[in-house]
Amino acid sequence: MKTATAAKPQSKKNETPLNRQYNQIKAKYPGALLLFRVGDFYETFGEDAVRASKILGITLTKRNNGGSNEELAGFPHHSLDTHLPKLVRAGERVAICDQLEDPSLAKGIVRRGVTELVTPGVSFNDNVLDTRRNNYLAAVHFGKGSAGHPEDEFGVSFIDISTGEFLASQGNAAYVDKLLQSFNPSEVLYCKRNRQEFGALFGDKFHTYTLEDWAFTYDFGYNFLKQHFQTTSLKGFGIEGLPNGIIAAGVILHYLNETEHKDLQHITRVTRLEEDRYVWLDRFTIRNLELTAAQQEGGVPLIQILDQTVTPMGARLLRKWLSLPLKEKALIDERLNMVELLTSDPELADAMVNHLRQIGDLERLVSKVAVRRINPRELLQLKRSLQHVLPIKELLITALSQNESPSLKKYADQLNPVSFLLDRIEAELREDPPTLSNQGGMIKPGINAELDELTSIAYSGKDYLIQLQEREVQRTGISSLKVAYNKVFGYYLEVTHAHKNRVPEDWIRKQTLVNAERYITPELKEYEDKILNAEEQIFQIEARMFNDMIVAAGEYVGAIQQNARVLSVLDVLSSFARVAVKNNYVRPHINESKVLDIKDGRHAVIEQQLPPGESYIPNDIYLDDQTQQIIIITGPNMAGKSALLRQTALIVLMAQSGSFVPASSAEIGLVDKIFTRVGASDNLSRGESTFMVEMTETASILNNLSERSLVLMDEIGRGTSTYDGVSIAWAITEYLHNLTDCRPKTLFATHYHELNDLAADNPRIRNYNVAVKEMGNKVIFLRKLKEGGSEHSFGIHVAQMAGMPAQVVSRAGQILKQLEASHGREANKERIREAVPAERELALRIIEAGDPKSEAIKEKLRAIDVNRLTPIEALLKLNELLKLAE
Ligand SMILES: Nc1ncnc2c1ncn2[C@@H]1O[C@H](COP(=O)(O)OP(=O)(O)OP(=O)(O)O)[C@@H](O)[C@H]1O
Repeated sequence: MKTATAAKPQSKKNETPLNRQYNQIKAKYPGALLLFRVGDFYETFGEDAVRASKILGITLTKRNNGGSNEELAGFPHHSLDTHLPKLVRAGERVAICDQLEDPSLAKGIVRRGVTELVTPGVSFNDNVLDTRRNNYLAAVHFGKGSAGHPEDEFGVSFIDISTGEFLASQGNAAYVDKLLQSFNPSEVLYCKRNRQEFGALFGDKFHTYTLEDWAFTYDFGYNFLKQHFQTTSLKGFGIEGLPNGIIAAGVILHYLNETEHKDLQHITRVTRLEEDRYVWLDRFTIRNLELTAAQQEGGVPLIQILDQTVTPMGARLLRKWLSLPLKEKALIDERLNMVELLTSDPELADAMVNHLRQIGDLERLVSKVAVRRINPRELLQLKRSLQHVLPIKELLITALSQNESPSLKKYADQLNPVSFLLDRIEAELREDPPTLSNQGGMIKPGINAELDELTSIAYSGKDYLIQLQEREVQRTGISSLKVAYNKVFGYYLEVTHAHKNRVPEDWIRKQTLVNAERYITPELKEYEDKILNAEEQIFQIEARMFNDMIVAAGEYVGAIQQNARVLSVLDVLSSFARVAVKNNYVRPHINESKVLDIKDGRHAVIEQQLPPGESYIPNDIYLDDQTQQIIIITGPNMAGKSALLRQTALIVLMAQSGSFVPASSAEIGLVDKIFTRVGASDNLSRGESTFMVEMTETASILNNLSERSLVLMDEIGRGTSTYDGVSIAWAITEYLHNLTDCRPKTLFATHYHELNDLAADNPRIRNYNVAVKEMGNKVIFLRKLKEGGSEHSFGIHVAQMAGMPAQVVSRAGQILKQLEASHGREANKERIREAVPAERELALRIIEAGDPKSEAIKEKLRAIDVNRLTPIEALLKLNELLKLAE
């Protein structure tokens, strides 16, 4: 966790007015690195200077400041754009202190003030932002549980001020943790008093900033939000019932205000992030399935395979969709329908992507319009992006004439070509505007008569002077006469002494040189004023007109934001379509059943990574809640067990995100939670997990199951001794099978073939193995999933393949034989079977074959017609049976 430390104010001894001003400003922004504008430089002092010089690689000097040697480091103001991102990326909060008045007009010391506090989570700067990722600022509020929910409830809120997205939610610590993992904010705010808990619950990888208690109150947050949105309540946003979420969202707005980000007109709504709309993926699953980030350097996450988006906003949306797969069939189908339409109509898909390619980051451009930070070149870019909205709308409408798709209609309706605004920008803004708006060169000719006249004066001034010179040569007959310019007199006419008696009366003499005289005329002076003023006026008029254009564009912020949303959806969907065609995916069929039936499933990432010539071996997976709820997959190391588990989860996730899937067919009964656990030893090398953690996390799975859960257990139990491991794995599997209220679909990969015996007594547990072929004492991986258990784990073969000395391999073989003989499979089977669960033991004792009492009980039991029994009768019968048993 990085928390910036405050640099000490400069020494008070012999304080100059500039020192005093610096100290006052510095004190207002504790924890921030202050860039203090002095003339053409941004200066840093003291500890700030030490940090800045280290991060930026700029020279650290010392100056004598009232007796103490104080550090100093600075850079020219025009390098701000290159230096600022480096500071922010290093986790610094940077207060930019500018001169607030023209130094030449200042009386005494120039007024200065902080114009922006740039922090990792709050930036509009293109150099700080990564275009393909959102830059979220988050706030977490540690709330207390209520009567109905004794568990602590947390409020959480996210904002990306570069795009205008603002979200709020609340839930338990695991939920907030999951969101923090998925959204990966650049900065997290929380209350000072929760310092210890924050790290313990959410880890220390985030840049954080703590705020005082008082900001974390309901009334404060509620009122702040109401005031921002200019509403009387928050009901319209659907967050009224989220008191902790409101507190977190309020803290975010408060923080933006404190960091001088007051232009937030583009934050037009706060959206409730609904916990129950998305598939629950816990932190471990997100990491283990490598959806958006690889676990190891050089690894390939799923998103890298699926991301063929052509706009930055599409790339950001895809990241979100993969982290938040849907649970609602209608919404998933809406996405899949569109992907299907695009895969079946390549012409439409191509035309659409060609337009999308030209659109760029409309979402961030429109945010800049809203906060009036857009520069002329970006406004031109905005126009060029928006010019593609109408053609895309038309494409959708044409497609609609051949295909009655409600999604096509919805997207077509939502796209707004904003023609009025486009026409205006088209008419007024030049095609080659500069980046700065205060130096003219932005507005086309023919729009403003005054501007045109001034431009012609400024730029045709030279011609005019040449004409004037020629006219005066004609009038006076002095052929050597010339018009010239200097700073003292401005424009003047120069004549050599030889011709001075031919100078007309109306010329005014200004200066006598050794061999020439200089004159001015009223006409020349009048023109000079015009030329010199013209440029100044041009800058002013153009700046005003540019500003008017931004104000006009500001009226369309809502419409453009909506365009950006629709276009990013279309971008992701057409990316899904292209990937589906390229990688040979099929449309999954989503339904409300509890069946998962994947034919020829493949691992979307591994299949792309195989060396040339090798192809991925597809496998079928069938799971349901009636006949095959749990599959125990055995097979040697390296056989492909983990790959099979992960590919199943990836296929479900891709499908519920709206993507086609790598399989020949896939029927997917909606899944609402995916849990993954990988045995401790797999993680030990990364220093992340111990057996204890594995068990805690497995416990949390068992306590949070639902009837639509998909559970993947990879080598659970292997972090401890074999007997402990088998026993725990056995008990967990039995538990999953015997739950009374739900039957979570489970894939259990294990080396313990003892677990194969579970299938005998538990009807919904099935054994499969990933086939290998033994050739002599070598193993060939067939990677095919076959029904049935497996006899050995081939660990020794793998050791041999890995180049273990022959002596070790053969000795291991001998020991294995001995162990199998003494504690072998058959012996274990007996022992496990002997360990009958306590409840069953009792039941068996009551009903023992041959015992007359038991026979009588059986008789009574058989006579009961369960379908006709009322609850009271059942109780009476039970009482009767109990009496018999006693
Ligand atoms: N179906 C497949 N087709 C082609 N290659 C595969 C397939 N499944 C797995 N592989 C390859 O085999 C490697 C090992 O697979 P995986 O890690 O799934 O084995 P495992 O059985 O889980 O091994 P261990 O028990 O040692 O963890 C993978 O990295 C992949 O390259």
